[in-house]
Amino acid sequence: MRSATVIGTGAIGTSVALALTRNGVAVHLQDVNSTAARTAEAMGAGSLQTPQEPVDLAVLAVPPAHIATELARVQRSGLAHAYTDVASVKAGPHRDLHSESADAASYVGGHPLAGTERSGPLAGRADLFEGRPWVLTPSAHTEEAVLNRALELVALCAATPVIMDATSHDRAVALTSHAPHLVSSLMAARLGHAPEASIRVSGQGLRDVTRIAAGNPALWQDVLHANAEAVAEILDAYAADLGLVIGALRALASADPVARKRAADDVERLLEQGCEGRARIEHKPGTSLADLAAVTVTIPDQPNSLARVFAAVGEIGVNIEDVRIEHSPGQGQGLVELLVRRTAAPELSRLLGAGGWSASH
Ligand SMILES: NC(=O)c1ccc[n+]([C@@H]2O[C@H](COP(=O)([O-])OP(=O)(O)OC[C@H]3O[C@@H](n4cnc5c(N)ncnc54)[C@H](O)[C@@H]3O)[C@@H](O)[C@H]2O)c1
Ligand SMILES: O=C(O)C(=O)C[C@]1(C(=O)O)C=C[C@@H](O)C=C1
Repeated sequence: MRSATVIGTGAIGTSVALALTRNGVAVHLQDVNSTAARTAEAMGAGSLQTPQEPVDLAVLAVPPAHIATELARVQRSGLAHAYTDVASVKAGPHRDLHSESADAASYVGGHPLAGTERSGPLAGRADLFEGRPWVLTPSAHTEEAVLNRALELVALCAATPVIMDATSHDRAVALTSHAPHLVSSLMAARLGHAPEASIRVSGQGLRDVTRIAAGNPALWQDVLHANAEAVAEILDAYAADLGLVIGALRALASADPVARKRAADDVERLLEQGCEGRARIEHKPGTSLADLAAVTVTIPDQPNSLARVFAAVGEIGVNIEDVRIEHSPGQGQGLVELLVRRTAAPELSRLLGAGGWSASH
């Protein structure tokens, strides 16, 4: 791919543009918000100049409800040879192609399963999609060359392509993305009127559970509107489990030992099912959470501490599969949780300890 235009230079569009630019593609940027477009340009994501000839690929990174209209508009102007998008829902935009008289042959739907709760170009990162699934939803009309061009985009962003039909995609992400967003929002909403004394004793667990609740409400409203039925189905099942666990928690205080035992079993089963479900989210091909163990290192709040601990792990020769940091500004020290292969954890912990770090696993 030699040239591309990204339409919508928010968090995702700017990330795509940065990844393509880094790979030597000449990227052109468009946004209805000129500040967003200028910011993306200043970040090195591409140029605001109109391309002189059709680009190889146009990537629409605007909210889902605008995809079909924007697609028809840019197709009419002959902007590109091939078109794709990154919207979080696929069946709606596919359906709207017809009413907007968009050309289905030169378009393939797309959705990278990577993102951020932040909006706008400043949240863009060239490495956002690395190692993440990127769904492509070719229709019966999509030309092979167009699908191939989108596959090239996925490869340049270092993501992993997954081909699905639009409806199966929407059903799948109802479970893996859209319902989780609402669950996070529901929990975060409990905090709105909570006493300050309770908020003050929040740790990393609450931050993990509520991070995505900070996402742009307008964008999520659009996404949920387009996938409402499938999300409602997941939440129906969730509500049934929730009812069960609430009943069990109340029964734990019951005077009846049989009811107490049954309730304890119900709670235990649910917690175990949670661990099993969580273990199914693979970190990278061939590595599930069950294969990983955490080594926790205390780091002082001093310049270069994180870099030094990473360098120490590198010298020991252990690969860090994932990392979590628990730290608040003003705290004298932080905790870094290094997720490494389970088999490597004891030795890593020992060697870090020998090197002067306070480490445990
Ligand atoms: N945020 C995520 O985590 C995430 C992840 C994967 C995919 N997506 C999808 O990516 C798309 C963009 O999301 P985002 O998070 O980057 O949002 P964002 O709010 O950061 O950016 C959207 C940008 O689109 C621009 N825009 C809106 N309408 C436009 C139009 N008609 N023409 C040109 N520009 C227009 C806005 O001005 C804004 O700059 C959405 O379809 C979303 O569903 C989001
Ligand atoms: O990591 C996040 O912030 C996200 O919410 C990203 C996330 C998700 O994983 O659910 C959200 C919506 C997108 O369509 C794709 C990815």
